[in-house]
Amino acid sequence: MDQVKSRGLVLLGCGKMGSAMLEGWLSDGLPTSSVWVNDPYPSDWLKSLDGLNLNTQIPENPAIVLIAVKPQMMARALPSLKALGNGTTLFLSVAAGTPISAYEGMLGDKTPIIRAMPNTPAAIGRGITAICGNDHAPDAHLSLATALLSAVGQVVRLEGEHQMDAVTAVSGSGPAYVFHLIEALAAAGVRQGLPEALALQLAKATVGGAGALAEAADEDPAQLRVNVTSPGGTTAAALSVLMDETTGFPDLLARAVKAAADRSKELANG
Ligand SMILES: NC(=O)c1ccc[n+]([C@@H]2O[C@H](COP(=O)([O-])OP(=O)(O)OC[C@H]3O[C@@H](n4cnc5c(N)ncnc54)[C@H](OP(=O)(O)O)[C@@H]3O)[C@@H](O)[C@H]2O)c1
Ligand code: PRO
Repeated sequence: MDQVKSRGLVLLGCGKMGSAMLEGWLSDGLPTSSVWVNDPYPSDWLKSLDGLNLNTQIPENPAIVLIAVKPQMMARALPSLKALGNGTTLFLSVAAGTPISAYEGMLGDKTPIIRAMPNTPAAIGRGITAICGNDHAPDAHLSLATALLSAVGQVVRLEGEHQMDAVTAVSGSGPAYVFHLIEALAAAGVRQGLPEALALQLAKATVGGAGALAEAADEDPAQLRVNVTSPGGTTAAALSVLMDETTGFPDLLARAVKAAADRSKELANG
């Protein structure tokens, strides 16, 4: 992390994901003066950060360039950084779909590149990021990326890039599924007569608490589910709907995750 502080971190694109990660790094102690953000329409939050290098000349040899533009913008955004390719600057891309070979093509095939898939709970240090690198990103680079990303949550190393579409579909997009679960649970509570604010409070605390318990407990999620389910009780009545083989969660989520993974593959093909 000393390297990042002294040589600098450049963010190419700083929308929802870039900002979530930057928020986590700043609250972990990274000084704004070590960060260069290149984004044509920076948010008010970015503009409010004292000492941040916003849309100014980037350093000659930054430790890391974080690529956080949409995959569709890549071909337009990346050529501006070509001079840093084939050097010691590590390119860390969080873009869905875009394969390592595409960066090698745009930046030079000796460029150290790590592909990462984070998620937005990074903003509160509770993200999870999966990473894999090319042959020019040796262990030192993987360690540097791991150190940086650990500041915003857990980090897992993948066996290879072939796992990235599935990871994107599970943990990259996953927070959106969970937020939708909260919305749907609250709406269902309202249909049962609860006021909206109370239903939302109950739904958020239930999902947050259950997620924390699932991470902290020694028992697996299946046993934790059983622990809630009194024989012949209310949970069993609900689970008979949710666990239905054809209309329940397992099939619905399998189809949703497949749709996301398929889209990730499509993005890889431009
Ligand atoms: N959001 C997530 O949960 C999540 C999770 C994992 C990975 N990702 C990946 O993260 C990347 C960004 O996603 P996002 O959701 O953060 O999208 P986003 O909010 O649209 O952020 C992208 C940012 O890049 C800016 N930009 C566009 N063209 C640029 C250029 N030429 N140079 C510099 N900046 C440019 C955009 O500005 P304008 O808005 O003005 O166009 C925007 O601020 C994507 O590749 C996505 O696959 C996102
Ligand atoms: N957000 C990005 C998308 O929706 C990638 C994972 C989460 O494409």
